[in-house]
Amino acid sequence: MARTQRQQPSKPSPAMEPQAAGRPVEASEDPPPPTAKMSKEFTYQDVAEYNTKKDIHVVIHDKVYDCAQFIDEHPGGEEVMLDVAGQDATEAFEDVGHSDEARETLDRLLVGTLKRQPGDPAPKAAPAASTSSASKSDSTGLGIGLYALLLVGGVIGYGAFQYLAKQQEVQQAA
Ligand code: HEM
Repeated sequence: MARTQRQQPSKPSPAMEPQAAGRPVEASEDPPPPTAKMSKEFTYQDVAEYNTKKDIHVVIHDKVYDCAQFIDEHPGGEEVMLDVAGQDATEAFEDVGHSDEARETLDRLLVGTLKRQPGDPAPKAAPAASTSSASKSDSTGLGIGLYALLLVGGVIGYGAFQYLAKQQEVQQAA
């Protein structure tokens, strides 16, 4: 007998449609994977189109964020965000030293990932953790090296002074 029609699991749920509406051109037939918003890929050119207050996307650490709903709430003001609208805002975002709370807000705004293409500009700032710890340990290493050098120099100087003093004593005694 005829099978009763079931809901197609591959059909996008209405909740996802607003996301799909803003999509540039391609891939309208790809069913969105269940894992979400996050899976959409943007090129730099795609992101660059979202450069107005009402339609603003930014790239931070190769992820794409839709800040249209957030820009009015941004404690740092809308100006700074408009400065990086449609661009890579990694450096601007990290330079401010945003809090963990700010990073949690980012999670809410995530709409996809950046698909880097040959010829695209390199990321403005390398992922925070690894570089900063590397440079930190570098500078610590230099600091310790400097102290060690001063210490060794001091010890040698003191030894030389003692030696000369002894020599003089011997000469005077003779
Ligand atoms: C979508 C990306 C962004 C989010 C979610 C965000 C979120 C926040 C939050 C929650 C704060 C309050 C302080 C804190 O918790 O750290 C803040 C402050 C600030 N943000 Fe952002 N921000 C974003 C992008 C940017 C960008 C691109 C800039 C560019 C320079 C910027 C500049 C600032 C400044 C200057 C403050 C300090 C405001 C003050 O303390 O007076 N933010 N941001």
